[in-house]
Amino acid sequence: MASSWTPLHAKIHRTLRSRSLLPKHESILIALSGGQDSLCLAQLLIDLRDRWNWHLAIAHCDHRWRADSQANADHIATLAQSWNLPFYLKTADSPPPNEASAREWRYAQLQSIEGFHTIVTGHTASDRAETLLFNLIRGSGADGLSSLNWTRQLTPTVKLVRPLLEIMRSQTAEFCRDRNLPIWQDSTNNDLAYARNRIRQELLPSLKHNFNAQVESHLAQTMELLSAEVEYLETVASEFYETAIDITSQSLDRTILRKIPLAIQRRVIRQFLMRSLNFNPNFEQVEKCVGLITAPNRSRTDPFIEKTIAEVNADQIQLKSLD
Ligand SMILES: Nc1ncnc2c1ncn2[C@@H]1O[C@H](COP(=O)(O)OP(=O)(O)OP(=O)(O)O)[C@@H](O)[C@H]1O
Repeated sequence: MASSWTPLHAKIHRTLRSRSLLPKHESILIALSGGQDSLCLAQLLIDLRDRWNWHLAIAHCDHRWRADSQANADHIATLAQSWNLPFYLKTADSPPPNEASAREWRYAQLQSIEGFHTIVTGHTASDRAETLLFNLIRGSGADGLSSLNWTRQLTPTVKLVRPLLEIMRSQTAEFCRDRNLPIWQDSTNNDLAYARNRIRQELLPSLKHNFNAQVESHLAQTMELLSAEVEYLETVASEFYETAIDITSQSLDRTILRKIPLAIQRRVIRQFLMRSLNFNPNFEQVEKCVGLITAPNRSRTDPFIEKTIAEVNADQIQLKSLD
């Protein structure tokens, strides 16, 4: 192992330790697409395994999207065998209709594999830069701009960890080249019909060339800063939510909300709508409900879902069904 120890190993080792991302003796499921990022991640974790006493396994999800998807799955199975690691393959009954449902299906499959409390993916700093631009263009708040975090709780017992968030895609490519790792080229990565591919292949190179050579790492850093701030704001908002909410009457106390800054009011209202109605409100819906904090008695919003509205009832903002 000593001969293959590189600055990248040292960096990941330090990151894992300082951020307490992957505990010693943990059973870790590596989500492997076959692309350079997850391949690099798998090899790094294998190289570091003895220092951390991890139990590693590989999982691949075949969406059956491309003609070569079965060949891709076979390729990964062979790789897992050569690494001497357990391999789990999940194959879709029918190809998911779009990216979002593919992702949802993929995470559900990964979570369903028993014996693992930790799943790791190969998301990189470059993914962070692209995601930030993608969401900025769509008009996102700080939450969307910081959506790729180091960890995310998938279920009460299963955590997603992204150890490569400080590594650029150019570094994972170099690592795979140096180690002769057999990258599976995903043909859809070159399809410019996808906005994300245009960001990667057109927008970022243009920003790099015309504005700042370091744009990719600067954007990734911005996301890192925003993530910490969003986490803090969400915690503060949760505390106010807990004091303002009356669960039985599904209402919020306006006198508490009036005393807090607009940024926190918006977050409390969003948490209120998400938790009570189990849906993700858009900007306008949140703003209308925020307006009720100071509105006259009996003011109300438009229906959110299933004819449910929010209405001012004296000092309360109350959810009410119009049926
Ligand atoms: N088919 C797959 N099987 C297993 N793991 C996968 C698969 N596709 C992607 N992954 C994992 O997810 C990581 C990110 O992949 P990619 O950027 O293509 O997905 P994404 O849909 O943008 O990700 P996410 O939905 O998690 O933000 C990969 O590095 C890999 O770890």
